[in-house]
Amino acid sequence: MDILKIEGLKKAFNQKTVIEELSLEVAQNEIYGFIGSNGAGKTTTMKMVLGLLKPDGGDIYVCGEKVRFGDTPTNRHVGYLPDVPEFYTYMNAEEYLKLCADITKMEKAEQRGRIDELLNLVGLQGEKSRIRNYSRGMKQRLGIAQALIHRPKLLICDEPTSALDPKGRMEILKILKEITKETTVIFSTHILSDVERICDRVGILYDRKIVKEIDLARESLGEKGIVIELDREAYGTVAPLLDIRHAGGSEYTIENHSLREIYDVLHAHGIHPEKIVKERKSLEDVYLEVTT
Ligand SMILES: Nc1ncnc2c1ncn2[C@@H]1O[C@H](COP(=O)(O)OP(=O)(O)OP(=O)(O)O)[C@@H](O)[C@H]1O
Repeated sequence: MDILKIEGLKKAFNQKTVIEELSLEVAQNEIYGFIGSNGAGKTTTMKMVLGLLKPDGGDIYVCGEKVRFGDTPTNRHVGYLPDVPEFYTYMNAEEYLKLCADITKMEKAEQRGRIDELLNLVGLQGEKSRIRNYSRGMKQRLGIAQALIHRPKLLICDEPTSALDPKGRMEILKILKEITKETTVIFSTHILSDVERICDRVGILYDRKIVKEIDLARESLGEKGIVIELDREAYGTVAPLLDIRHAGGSEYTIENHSLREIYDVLHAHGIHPEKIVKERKSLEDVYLEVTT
């Protein structure tokens, strides 16, 4: 069963359509990257999944149950991490998670074990300082622990790594990857390298709908061209014969020619490049192709 299913979603604000015919499915234990530029409608979509915004059309199902605006029993299956989570900053992590456990009406007997488990997961075990003294990365990790307190089947993260330095980002990505044994994750971002690092599938939101979905585990993104390192003289020789462009430094990219054709030209002119490799497309290349 799909943990999240969205069918033909529509949303407009003041007659401006932001989402139109958006459909996607996220299967159990997947990490789904939801990518799109600023203002593409990622947060709007997530708020509709959480039942916090009323769609103008379409249906959303979480664990097979229909999401209804303003009446949100489906949220018992969902954990949510906003881009900048808010806390009672005079508390420490343990006190804060205890408060969250109380709010979810977790049995006292279960609380101790669950809080320890989550503090370990997010690397905040034994951290006694007040949340107000936390770095952004620590706050984001505590945000994940808070979102997972009730063992949700689906974790929705809105740009969880956008405000973090590379180390903080890696820590969050590692945690997200780890929790997919128990939890399905959908996260929005415009940091495409984060998506490439941990996602199973990715959906590109553009022009109000998902314009491309990629199964990163199974599909190759394709080849971009052939990268070759040449000195200026060699470049001068091959430039009139091959479709070649400068890539930076002494590297050039050749498109529209097979490796065989390139070798023939190089051989005919006695050119022996230091490097010649097939270059794969990055997610950024594909993203730019489908959004411009
Ligand atoms: N309550 C609202 N009233 C009017 N317009 C809104 C409202 N909420 C969002 N919008 C508009 O809807 C569009 C999509 O916004 P949204 O915040 O969903 O984009 P996003 O993809 O999450 O962007 P970002 O990456 O910048 O967070 C934007 O043009 C935004 O201005």
